[in-house]
Amino acid sequence: LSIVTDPSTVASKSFTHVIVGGGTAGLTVASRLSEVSKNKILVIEAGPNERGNPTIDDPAQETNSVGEFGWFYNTVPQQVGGLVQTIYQGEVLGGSSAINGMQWTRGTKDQYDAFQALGSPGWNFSSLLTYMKKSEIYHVPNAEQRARGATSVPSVHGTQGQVNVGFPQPWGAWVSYQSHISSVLATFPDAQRNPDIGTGTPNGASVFVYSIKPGTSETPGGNVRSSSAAAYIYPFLGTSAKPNLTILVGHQATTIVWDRAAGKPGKPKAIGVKFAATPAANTTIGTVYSVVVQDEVIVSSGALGSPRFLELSGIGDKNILKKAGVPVMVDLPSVGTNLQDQPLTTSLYQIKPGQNSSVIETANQITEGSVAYIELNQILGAKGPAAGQYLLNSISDRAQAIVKTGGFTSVSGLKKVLQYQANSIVNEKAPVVEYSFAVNLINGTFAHLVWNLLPQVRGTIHITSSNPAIYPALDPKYLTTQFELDLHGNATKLSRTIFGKQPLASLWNGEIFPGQNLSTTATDAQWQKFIAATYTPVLHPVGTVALLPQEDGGAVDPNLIVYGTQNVRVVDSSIIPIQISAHLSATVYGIAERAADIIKGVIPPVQCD
Ligand SMILES: Cc1cc2nc3c(=O)[nH]c(=O)nc-3n(C[C@H](O)[C@H](O)[C@H](O)COP(=O)(O)OP(=O)(O)OC[C@H]3O[C@@H](n4cnc5c(N)ncnc54)[C@H](O)[C@@H]3O)c2cc1C
Repeated sequence: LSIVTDPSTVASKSFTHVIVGGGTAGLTVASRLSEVSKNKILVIEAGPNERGNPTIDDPAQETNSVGEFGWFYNTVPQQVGGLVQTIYQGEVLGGSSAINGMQWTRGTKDQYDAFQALGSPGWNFSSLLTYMKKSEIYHVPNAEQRARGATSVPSVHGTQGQVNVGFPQPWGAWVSYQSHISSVLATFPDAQRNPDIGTGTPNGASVFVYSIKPGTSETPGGNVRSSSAAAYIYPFLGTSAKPNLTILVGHQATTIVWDRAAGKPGKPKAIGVKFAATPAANTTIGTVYSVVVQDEVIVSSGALGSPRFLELSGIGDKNILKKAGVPVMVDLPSVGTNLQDQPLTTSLYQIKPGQNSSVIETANQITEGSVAYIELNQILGAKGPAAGQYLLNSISDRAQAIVKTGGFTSVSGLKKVLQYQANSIVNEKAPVVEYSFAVNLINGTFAHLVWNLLPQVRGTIHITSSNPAIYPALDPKYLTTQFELDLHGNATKLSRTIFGKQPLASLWNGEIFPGQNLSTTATDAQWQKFIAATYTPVLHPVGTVALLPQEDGGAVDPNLIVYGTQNVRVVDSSIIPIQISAHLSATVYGIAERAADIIKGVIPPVQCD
């Protein structure tokens, strides 16, 4: 296993598999494919290798890592609020798993079953749970952690995998986290304390478990982030393991090299990948190198990076490609559509001074510590059933409106998706709002991060130039339906109710935000105006190269092969067809583990032709 920075070490050489992006999914796939000795794998990663950098390893430094190692994807000015928003994504070995909040959660069973129900055999909760477990080294909470509120259902976790998952040790501020959970349950009387948010039923309130290696007597410094690099790559560095795996860092793959004539007629074959030193944003690229691909290209550049790379390589809507000056290889208009990120509003409260480390801690702190996953009727109360009926009854109108804006390519396909999603929300009680509670995210405060989990709109990301250094045009269309504004307005208002309930109420002594912006008698319209002016992205984009049948608006088949190509696969968060009620990394690892077994032939391919 080698990690190299000099392009000449790999240029013009031949590899069985070239993986574009050494992030969460890319390194998982790379590590697993390298278990087959006849494979010769190259990963091309745009960001640097930051092994041992405390900004990444120390969970307390999470917010710094985002600023230092992030792609900054700016949106077009958003229709709601008028602002340009920035969606950060990891640009470093390990990708977003190296800069994320480390919260380790899973969606509802029904949301994973959607993959199969919407036309992709083999992708369901049961099969994904097997692979989510395969990725984990789960540390069952010890007596001290249990005393501080940690609970778990060990049967839904794996212990033989690669990613360390556990509760912090040391672990401060647990009184605050438990108080938050109690106040959530006092606000929503039919919500439950959830013993483990990874069972397929995340509903209710719980403390977070994290992708960290908890501190032990051997690591007295405390908790260490377990990124995909730390989990799947670094343990093998400096050993004789995985001699067939090379990782080139600091280089951006620019395009696929194609052979139209090779192999199956009408389906171009990828025979190489071009790359260059990662350029500064919106400049130009320098010397371009290439490598030869024998078997396949695996695109794992993330939900914003993968559609961008595919379009630069000539896979996408022919009109968009022509306008950007990119020769069309495969006219596949679904690439870069179906984007779903979530909008977030933060409330802030001043912690009463003089508290000890069970309430507020400054060292070893992972700030977000407890979470609530709340259902539609719990947020909307008496207005819930009508809102549910609206979702179920407006499917055709909504599908047509979204397709008109370019957010999806097939009205009939989107109707199936929206039908599934509405049923999931109304009848299967999928959580629609997350409350994530943080201590000291901003010094001396409690922060409540409130977000809509399941967008009803679909956004877009498309290139505007053939220059790989130019960022694409990005439009997530946050909150552009009245349903979502109502939901988010109510959810944010209820954040204040939660903080007003005991025991949390006695731990703070001033509401900083919304504070004076909104009186206790503020109307729904005033709340909505407030969130429109203050929301920010959650940074959980999915769906831009969706796992769906092609005629229904999909871009990859059940083997994750891009439609119309012979040997280009996408493995990462972009294939998730519908947003889930969860943070994404645990799911992305499961997808990548399963994809690796498909590529290895352990799972027989689904016949698609
Ligand atoms: C700040 C932040 C906080 C988050 N918090 C949480 C959390 O607490 N819990 C959770 O579960 N999820 C969280 N997420 C989401 C989760 O981490 C991501 O959804 C997930 O890691 C995405 O995995 P991926 O493999 O799709 O993409 P990534 O992990 O982003 O990997 C893509 C990789 O491809 C590289 N790349 C892109 N284009 C190219 C190119 N052309 N050539 C070469 N390399 C390229 C990138 O540099 C990157 O390394 C967070 C995300 C962010 C950004």
